[in-house]
Amino acid sequence: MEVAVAGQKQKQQELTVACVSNLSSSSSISSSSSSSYSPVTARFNFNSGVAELRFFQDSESNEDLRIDLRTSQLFKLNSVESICVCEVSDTTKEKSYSRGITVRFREEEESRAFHSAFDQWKKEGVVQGSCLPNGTLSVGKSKFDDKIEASSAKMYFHYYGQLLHQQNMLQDYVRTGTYYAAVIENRADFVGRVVVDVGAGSGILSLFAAQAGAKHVYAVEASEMAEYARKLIAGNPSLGQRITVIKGKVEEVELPEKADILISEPMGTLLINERMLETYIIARDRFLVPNGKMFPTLGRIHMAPFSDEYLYVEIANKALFWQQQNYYGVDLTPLHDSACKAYFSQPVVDAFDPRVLVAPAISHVINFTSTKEEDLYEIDVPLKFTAAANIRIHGLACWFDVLFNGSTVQRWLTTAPGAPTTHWYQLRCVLPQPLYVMPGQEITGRLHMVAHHAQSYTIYLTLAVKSWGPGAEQGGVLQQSSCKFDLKEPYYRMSQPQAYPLAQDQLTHHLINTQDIQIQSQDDDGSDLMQNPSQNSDAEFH
Ligand SMILES: C[S@@+](CC[C@H](N)C(=O)[O-])C[C@H]1O[C@@H](n2cnc3c(N)ncnc32)[C@H](O)[C@@H]1O
Repeated sequence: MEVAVAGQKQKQQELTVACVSNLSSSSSISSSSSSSYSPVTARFNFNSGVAELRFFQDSESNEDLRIDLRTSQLFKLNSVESICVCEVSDTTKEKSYSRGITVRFREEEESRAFHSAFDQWKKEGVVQGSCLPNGTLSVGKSKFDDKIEASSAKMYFHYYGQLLHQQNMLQDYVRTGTYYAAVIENRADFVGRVVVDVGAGSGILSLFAAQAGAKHVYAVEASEMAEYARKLIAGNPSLGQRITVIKGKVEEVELPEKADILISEPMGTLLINERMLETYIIARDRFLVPNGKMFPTLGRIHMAPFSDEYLYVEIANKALFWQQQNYYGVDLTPLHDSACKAYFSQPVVDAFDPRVLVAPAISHVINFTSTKEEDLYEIDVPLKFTAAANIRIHGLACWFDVLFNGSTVQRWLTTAPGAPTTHWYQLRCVLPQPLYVMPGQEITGRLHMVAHHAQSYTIYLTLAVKSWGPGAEQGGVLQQSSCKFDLKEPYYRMSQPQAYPLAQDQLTHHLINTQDIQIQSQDDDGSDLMQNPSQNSDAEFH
């Protein structure tokens, strides 16, 4: 039975099913019996703007099952049985867990109708939240939900909801210490100001901002870590009274006032992994006053070709397993090429010796104060280097830094090779086909990074070497090598002993010193800030 209610939009839909039972308990709402048959009503409707599914027998009864369609999925077990997995909160609303509900149908047609209604209500159940109190969650489907797969988001916030992972970041003293210095040394930017901490995690940056004299800090955090942040902040009452923790996504929460300054740590591997920079930009557009400050202010991705025979052989050797022709009587070689491809598609995360770089780095600037969110969906960087040695190039090495453009002090947080190691390390894209270069030879190419729904990027890298020497004009491109990488699936190679010489030679210094980097900016706004990176005091700090 469908119940169309007044108004242009259908506000309610009712269907019947045979039986509904809770997987985690033996309770069921109804089942058919030989004596009396009483089917269960499944009602789809909006409750306070949220699409909801309610199962009941007697509409007046309280003994019903209510399901929030936003967090539910329906799977077909067979033609007359399905399972609905949904998230429920406990009575204190502090913890949420998954619940499975089995739904049985009398016939296949009933199942089909139910699935169709479920899908439609789930899709259309994205409604504008009405008159939201300040600092609470909006119920509408947000920009975040539109572009990020639910399963990815669930794992992501589960990860950040755990103290051990927050501790890992807090124990990166290069990171946390640089944030602390950047905030405290720039008190002038915080005193008496309203601050929003974008993705507050444990609340550490909110506490730093309060220490620097902020009038009020709104700490927005989507994961369960928000509860821990509340606890930490309550335990530091002199600062905590000026901090409000808001649990929810930056894209969805409403705040009572605009911020004078945003503070955030949205950087992932290669700066862009996790796609949290987009959240930071959205926070700017939603919460920041015009010309408000952002800490950090801009980020740069640095890139240089590298030569590392050991790394290349290590990766190539991983696929050797698949060259066995008699593995318990089975020939594995048909999968060798696929294995090779898979291993080379993993960007390598480790801390490498900067002497592996074979040309001065170039940079791509992302100015957080002016970049549009959409600019981060696809990042295209033309590459052009001049080889410094006669050597084999195995791929492209990348790292990043961010600038805190404070009114008093400009501070850089760098993840450069040779600088004190951070939990981001550096990243290298290894090409399956190395390229030979001579000193002075030009290396060109393209680094094309395309965002995907699992909060990361697909990376397409091409490097090419032109003919060189007498008669080069006729030669054109001599060698070219390309590869596709998934930034979400890196090879963490940190077990290698990292023995760096304390004194780097002149070449290395030239290759990685941020002051020498020729900015190949696609964002002109960044260049001014780049004029004086002399306050780059990571070295000072450690
Ligand atoms: C890299 S951690 C930084 C945590 C903390 N600010 C710090 O510096 O230690 C990023 C945090 O942002 C949160 N986060 C990511 N995306 C978010 C979003 N869209 N809305 C709210 N919080 C988000 C994550 O759950 C995580 O706790």
